[in-house]
Amino acid sequence: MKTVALIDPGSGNLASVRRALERAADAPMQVVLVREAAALRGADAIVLPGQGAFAACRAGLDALEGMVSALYEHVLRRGTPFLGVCVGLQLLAERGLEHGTTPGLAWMPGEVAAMDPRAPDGAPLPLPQMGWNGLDFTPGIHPLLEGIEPGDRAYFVHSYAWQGAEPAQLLATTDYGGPVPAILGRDNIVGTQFHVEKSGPVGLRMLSNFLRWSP
Ligand SMILES: NC(=O)CC[C@H](N)C(=O)O
Repeated sequence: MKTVALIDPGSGNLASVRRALERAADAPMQVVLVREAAALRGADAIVLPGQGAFAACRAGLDALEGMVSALYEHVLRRGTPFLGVCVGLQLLAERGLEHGTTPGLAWMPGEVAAMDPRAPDGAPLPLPQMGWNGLDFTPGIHPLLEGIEPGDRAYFVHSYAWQGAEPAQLLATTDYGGPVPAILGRDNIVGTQFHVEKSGPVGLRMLSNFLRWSP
């Protein structure tokens, strides 16, 4: 049976991510809530959720002793499939600029900065971007998107977004006053800016794709 380690950085939304993973699984699987670095050993996949402010999520992760280096060991060195959700994706940037500058894990180039979305007439669009929005991507670009069509919608809640992504790592965008990064990834690492666990059948399909992924 597959074991999925769901890291608890103390920011909430764990229960909904857990439920969605359990619903998405098409083979027997156990989701283990992880607060101890040693518990990553033996995980077939690792999920890092995050909600709220960048700095608070980073502090929550740092409060789990040895977790950042265990993530480095399992994800970057051993290649365990990894999914970051919302701030769990944002934390992979070099830094976050929400209420001051906070270092990220720097697994992919870029920083997480305040959005400034504008309508065509220059009027500001509301923040956070809150609600369903379509995904733009090249079909076949990534196994996470198998069975998903460009234009399928996911559920977003955010005021900050990734900037300066390496083009090859930007797997999908959404349009909110211009293209906004929606999915980034490289190698065995992928993350969604949107709440994949709240994105209905589209989100469940992505989660089951993730659980079947062997990068
Ligand atoms: N959805 C949230 O919890 C917000 C995430 C992050 N603070 C952002 O605004 O981008």
